[in-house]
Amino acid sequence: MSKPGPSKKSLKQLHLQHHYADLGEVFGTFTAPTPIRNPHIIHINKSVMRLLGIDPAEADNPDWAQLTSGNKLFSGSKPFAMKYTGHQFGGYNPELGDGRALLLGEVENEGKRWDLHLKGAGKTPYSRFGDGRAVLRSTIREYLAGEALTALGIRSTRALCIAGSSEPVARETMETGAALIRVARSHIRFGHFEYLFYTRQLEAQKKLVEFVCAEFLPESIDKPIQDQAEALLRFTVRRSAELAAGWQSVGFAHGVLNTDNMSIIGDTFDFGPYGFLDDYEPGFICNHSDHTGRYAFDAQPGVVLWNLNALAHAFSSLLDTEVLKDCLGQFQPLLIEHYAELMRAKMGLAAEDDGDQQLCADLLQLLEQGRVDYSLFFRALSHYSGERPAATLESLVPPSEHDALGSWLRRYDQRLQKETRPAQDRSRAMLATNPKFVLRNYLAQRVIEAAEAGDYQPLGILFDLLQAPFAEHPGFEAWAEAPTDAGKHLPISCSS
Ligand SMILES: Nc1ncnc2c1ncn2[C@@H]1O[C@H](COP(=O)(O)OP(=O)(O)OP(=O)(O)O)[C@@H](O)[C@H]1O
Repeated sequence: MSKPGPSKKSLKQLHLQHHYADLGEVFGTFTAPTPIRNPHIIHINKSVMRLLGIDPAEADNPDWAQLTSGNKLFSGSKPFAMKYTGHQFGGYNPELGDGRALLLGEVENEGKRWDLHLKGAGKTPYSRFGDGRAVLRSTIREYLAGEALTALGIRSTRALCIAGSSEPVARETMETGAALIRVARSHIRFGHFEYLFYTRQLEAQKKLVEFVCAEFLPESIDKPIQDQAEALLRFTVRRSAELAAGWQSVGFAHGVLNTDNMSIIGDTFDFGPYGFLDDYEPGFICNHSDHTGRYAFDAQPGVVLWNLNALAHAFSSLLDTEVLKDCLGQFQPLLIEHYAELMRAKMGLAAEDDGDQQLCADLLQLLEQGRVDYSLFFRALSHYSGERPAATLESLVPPSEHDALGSWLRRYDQRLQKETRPAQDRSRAMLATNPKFVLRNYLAQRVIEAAEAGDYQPLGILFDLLQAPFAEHPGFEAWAEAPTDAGKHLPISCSS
């Protein structure tokens, strides 16, 4: 008997569930979206449609514009604003919650449940002074970043589609209003647990632990609540360590690592003023409101651990201090192990050797001193072979660092001799690890400006490149080229 193929539902057949919203009124408020004016679809993500079991042929269905703008609801949808709190820049803020987004419901496909979350859906009880809206610029940035990270193998929320509108939205300047449907296996943040802890709602907190465990740690569901809470905390610590290691390895700076932006399942969550490194600059601060560098690139692992401490504190109603400490103690070894593994892969080292971490640290120091482009260097290293001259690598490094590069390459050559994998296979593996295309800020800015002028084609081109970042795409190299060095370092706008 042949296996049934993947599900291909039409939009009409898509029926949303609402396990989260049904947990009770403590967890949020049912809220109807406020539709945006004259909506039109700007881009739709066929990969995410497949993930949800929707037939990609449905991409042309005119209903998408209505569904993404809140004018129409998916079958079964019961839009719900989730309540959470969180630590922002180190201070506790009890007033948070979905202020401009709504959990529309959940889609089940191939045994997995996916949340659909409409961002830019209008005011909710948690909007405070906000207008409940999202703008095209930040919506496109979120849409692209989720895809870029996913393609690089880093856990992230993604988006199903973006709708534009004729509605102006006031930020630092007047901008174009837009909305996006975010898709993730869970929208539960560290801040969900902090909210229940600080408002002393212990029974609800237990319910939330059980809810997450039932979905992600099914082996723990028959166990006592303390065991479930411990399993969940260990799971989040592990996932967060993997996430931080992943960001550091690809040169991604999140920019606003508040605990309300930390996913309990370790997805990259909430894309604001993020940035991918151009030159290797460990202290890179992509968020211009981050005056102390709290969320600088090289501060990320430490701040993720800080956030895990805040989460562990919220779990202190369920777990003893010793258990909490033990869970948090897992973070650093997991981070180091995972980062070392990812960097070995970037250097093309299949086997493990004692000197690898030092070799990597010395390379990073060289890249920092020479202000060398991080992604270009590793891509060029993927083509390097000891027998061929290192001309491409030299062209990326300033003359002042050529001697240092030469001596590093001699050590690298010696290290490669210990590898049993043929050079060709190593190069192939490195080219599938070190991307040809990363989401540089000037690229995002270029497609945003085109979209703001009504041209969505560049967005489509960049989207396709980011979904396949390891391929060469020869026709698009010139398109993706930085116009000038100054253009490469465009400032990142912070308001969203
Ligand atoms: N324009 C707005 N109107 C109402 N609330 C807003 C607005 N912008 C942000 N908020 C709320 O302020 C808080 C912090 O915002 P932040 O920018 O971190 O999140 P976000 O991008 O709005 O949403 P998410 O974290 O779901 O991606 C959140 O509670 C958010 O809902």
